[in-house]
Amino acid sequence: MAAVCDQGDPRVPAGGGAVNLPGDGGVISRWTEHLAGQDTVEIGQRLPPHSPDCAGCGPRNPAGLDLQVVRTATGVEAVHRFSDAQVGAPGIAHGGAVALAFDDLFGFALNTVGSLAVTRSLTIEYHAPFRLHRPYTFSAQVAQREGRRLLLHADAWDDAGQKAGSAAATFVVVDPGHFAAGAEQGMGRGD
Ligand SMILES: CCCCCCCC(=O)SCCNC(=O)CCNC(=O)[C@H](O)C(C)(C)COP(=O)(O)OP(=O)(O)OC[C@H]1O[C@@H](n2cnc3c(N)ncnc32)[C@H](O)[C@@H]1OP(=O)(O)O
Repeated sequence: MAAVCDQGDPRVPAGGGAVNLPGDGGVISRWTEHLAGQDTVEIGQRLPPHSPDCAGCGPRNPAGLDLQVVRTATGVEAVHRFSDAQVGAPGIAHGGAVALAFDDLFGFALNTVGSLAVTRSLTIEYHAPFRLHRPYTFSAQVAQREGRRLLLHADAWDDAGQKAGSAAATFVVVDPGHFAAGAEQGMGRGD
């Protein structure tokens, strides 16, 4: 397996705070500051949400998962219970909601390598139904870097230790300007 990414990707400005996209509420500049290691999160500590309104982790999004993610020695981890709002078949979380959890967790795994990147492909293996209201432990890490491509892997286990799902993704490193068009249209309410 190739080496995991080095810190300080050239696409992430060293002075992350200098990034200023009108209308983004400071979200992108906070990401870049964070990814540039200007507010280091220790192993075992919680990582800040991508934004207050993020569908995966934003505490202000009533339709979101409100994932709470901690840094681990090898990547990131979240314990999550799907709610009635994420139901698919009776009593079972919708597969799209499970994919959202994996994708968002991958977004947090970027913190371990210091690169701003977006999902290019995402593959989920559903090993068993994700039951509503039951705790699942999601764990993700960046496995490999090939040029601009980051290859990520994640697993999710139920509270009996059975694997319920796994995911693989390719993220592609981008510069902050990638988000400019969306920011102009307003990314959430900002703060
Ligand atoms: C801080 C982050 C928060 C994260 C929140 C959770 C994650 C998200 O929700 S991200 C949002 C969803 N994703 C998106 O919106 C992305 C939409 N897609 C895009 O914008 C573009 O396709 C983008 C930027 C990914 C790539 O476009 P572009 O810059 O033109 O790159 P492109 O030349 O096509 O490919 C770049 C590299 O990736 C490779 N690549 C492309 N697709 C794949 C693939 N499916 N598998 C493997 N490699 C691939 C290419 O071969 C190329 O490699 P190399 O540089 O070695 O030649």
